[in-house]
Amino acid sequence: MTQDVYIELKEVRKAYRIGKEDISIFSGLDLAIPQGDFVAIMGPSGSGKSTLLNMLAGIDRPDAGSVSIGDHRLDWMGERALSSWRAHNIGIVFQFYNLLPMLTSAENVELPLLLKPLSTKERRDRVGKVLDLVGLTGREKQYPSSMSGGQQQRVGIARAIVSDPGLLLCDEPTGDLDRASADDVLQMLNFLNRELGKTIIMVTHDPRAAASARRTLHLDKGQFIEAEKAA
Ligand SMILES: Nc1ncnc2c1ncn2[C@@H]1O[C@H](COP(=O)(O)OP(=O)(O)OP(=O)(O)O)[C@@H](O)[C@H]1O
Repeated sequence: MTQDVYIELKEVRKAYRIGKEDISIFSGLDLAIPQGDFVAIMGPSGSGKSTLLNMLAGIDRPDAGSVSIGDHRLDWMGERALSSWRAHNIGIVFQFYNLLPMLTSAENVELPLLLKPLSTKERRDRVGKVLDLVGLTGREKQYPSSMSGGQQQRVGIARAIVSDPGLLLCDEPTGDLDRASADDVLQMLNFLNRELGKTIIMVTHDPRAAASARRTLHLDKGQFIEAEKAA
């Protein structure tokens, strides 16, 4: 793992206006994560974990400070540049999978590729490859409603990696799963990190999920407290 900083937040400030009051979430948050890391982010409800993920995805913006990923300063980019950058560089895994119920598993995975200049055959090949990677070969034509939570999350992971992004943002990826399916998903994320070199940021309330990451950062009162663990 190279130690070059890949994700960097400097002096990030963020507040939400509720009625006439500004509620401060971050008032000078710093963060530096090298490429190839797998970081779990834990913290009490309302500590800003989702706000942080949204800023890393370029969905939300800081009020002040900088958010950099690779060579890109996200806080300097316009909406169009951001959405194109996001489509190439970020995969997002959601707690409740966010699959479209009227599409098959293969069609759900194919969705992000429709934005790219690829032939039907190229799209099918890529979808087949990632479904194979997550162990769902043979289930291409199944609809989400006929799949278990664990299988739906695997479809969610396949969709997140089909564009081959360098960074995966996972928001409670095991939050809706039983222990065995959760372990399965964590194993898969570890494989993506260790074998394919994906950088992973995972928000979780589950200490066992956090223990499967390389390290855990605790977010509390707008600041990080690190609990180092051996990689
Ligand atoms: N769009 C918004 N408008 C106003 N307040 C918001 C908005 N988004 C988040 N907040 C507030 O910001 C704070 C941080 O929210 P956030 O969702 O980032 O926390 P979290 O740590 O992810 O919480 P949880 O663990 O419950 O998901 C909360 O107090 C929340 O109510």
